[in-house]
Parts: sequence; structure tokens; C-alpha cells
Amino acid sequence: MSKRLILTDIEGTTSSISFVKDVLFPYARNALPDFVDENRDDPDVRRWLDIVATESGGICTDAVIVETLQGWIDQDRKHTALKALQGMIWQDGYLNADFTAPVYPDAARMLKQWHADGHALAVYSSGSVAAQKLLFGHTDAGDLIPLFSAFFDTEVGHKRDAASYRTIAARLGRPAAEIVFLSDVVEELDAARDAGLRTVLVDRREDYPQPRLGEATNGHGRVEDFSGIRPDVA
Ligand SMILES: CSCCC(=O)C(=O)COP(=O)(O)O
Ligand SMILES: [Mg+2]
Repeated sequence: MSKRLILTDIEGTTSSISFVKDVLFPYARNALPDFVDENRDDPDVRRWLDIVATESGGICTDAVIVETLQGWIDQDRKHTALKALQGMIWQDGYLNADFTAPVYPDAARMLKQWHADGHALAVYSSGSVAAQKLLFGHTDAGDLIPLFSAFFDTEVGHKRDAASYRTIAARLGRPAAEIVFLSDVVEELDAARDAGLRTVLVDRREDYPQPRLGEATNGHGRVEDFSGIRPDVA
């Protein structure tokens, strides 16, 4: 029997919510106007701006699109267009060393350990695949990208839809029951379990000061850091 594959979320699971909310989101919010000014004719950028315009009721100026996107950042919308544009903007931040990505030490340690033990590792986050690779390529524990064999974002579907996890299992070529999904969000774990994946709630004290116990875990195994996870008995 092959070793179980570990599929992990990022925000609130491998990295703190505060890094995303207090560093990444404000960086993208501030940089958006200049980024759109400078890249409005790049087809890879225009494509996403036009999707935002369509969702905002049709024809609108780029200034309105920027305001819409900034509003979505404030609301933490997990919209694929926003996430794609954020990923492009964060590239400058990582390459200019404006920030590195903090990964919880237990997460970095256990991801390396599981990889060395022969478990395949993959990522599923609302952040775009490009943003995921930037983050794991520039962590405070070094470049962690070689640990992962696949990356998935909301182009496969939303994280609270069971169909997304079925698509991921099919793309990975693995039975759902051989995949262990790690997340801080119970609704995401519910969707993964509906698709037949194994699930673990990562309930970090730094991100969730009130422990989620009893009914709040909705029957998912619960840990406070990665050292409590046993992939082969999850
Ligand atoms: C990939 S880093 C950016 C994180 C982000 O934008 C986000 O929305 C994180 O959501 P997650 O699904 O990782 O909780
Ligand atoms: Mg999360």
C-alpha cells in the first residue's frame, strides 16, 4: 500500500493568518493602482481585470476595477481573479526582499520529515498557484518547494465544495481515502470528507485563541500543531 499523500492549506495551517492579513493583503492593496497602471495591457493581467469588470456589472473604468479589488481585499474575498492579481503583485515583494514568508517551525519540520519518510505532499490554497510557489520558495525556513509534488488553487473549484477535492484526487491519481487534508477551516474539512478524503483540523492557538472543541470540530481529528499529526493513522 502506498504511503498517504498529505494535502495542506496555507493560511492558518502552515503560516499565520496575521502574515496574510497584516503583510500580504496591505502590500497588494497599496500596490494595486500602480500595478494596474503599468500592466493594464498585458494580456495575463487584462484577462483578470475584465473578469472583475464583468462581475461588477459590465463596462467600467480601470479605476473602478481597482476600487472593486481593494474592496474585495478588505472583505477577504477568495475570488480567483483577485488571487491571481495578488500573486503577481506579491512577486515584487518577495523578489525585492520586502518580506519573507513565515512558516510555523513545526510545519516546516514535519513537512520535511514526511517528505523524507516517503509521503507525497501537495498544497491546496485559495491563494493562486503562483502565490503558493512564491510563498514556499521564500520562507524563513528556506526554499520548501522541492518538498511538494503538486499545487492547487481555486481554478479547481472552491475550497468548501466537495467536487474540488474529487478533482484534486483525480488529478493526483490517488484514491480519496489515501489523501489527508490539513486545514484550519471546518467547512473546508467537511467538503473534503464528503469527497472521501481524511481530514485533520489544525487549530493553532496563535490564530484561534479559543480552542475549537466538541461539536465545533464537527468530528474532524484536531491538533494544535503539525507534530500531533500521524498521516498513516489520520
Ligand atoms: C498563497 S499565499 C496567499 C494566501 C491567500 O491569499 C489566501 O487567501 C489564503 O487562503 P488559504 O486557502 O490558504 O487559507
Ligand atoms: Mg486556511
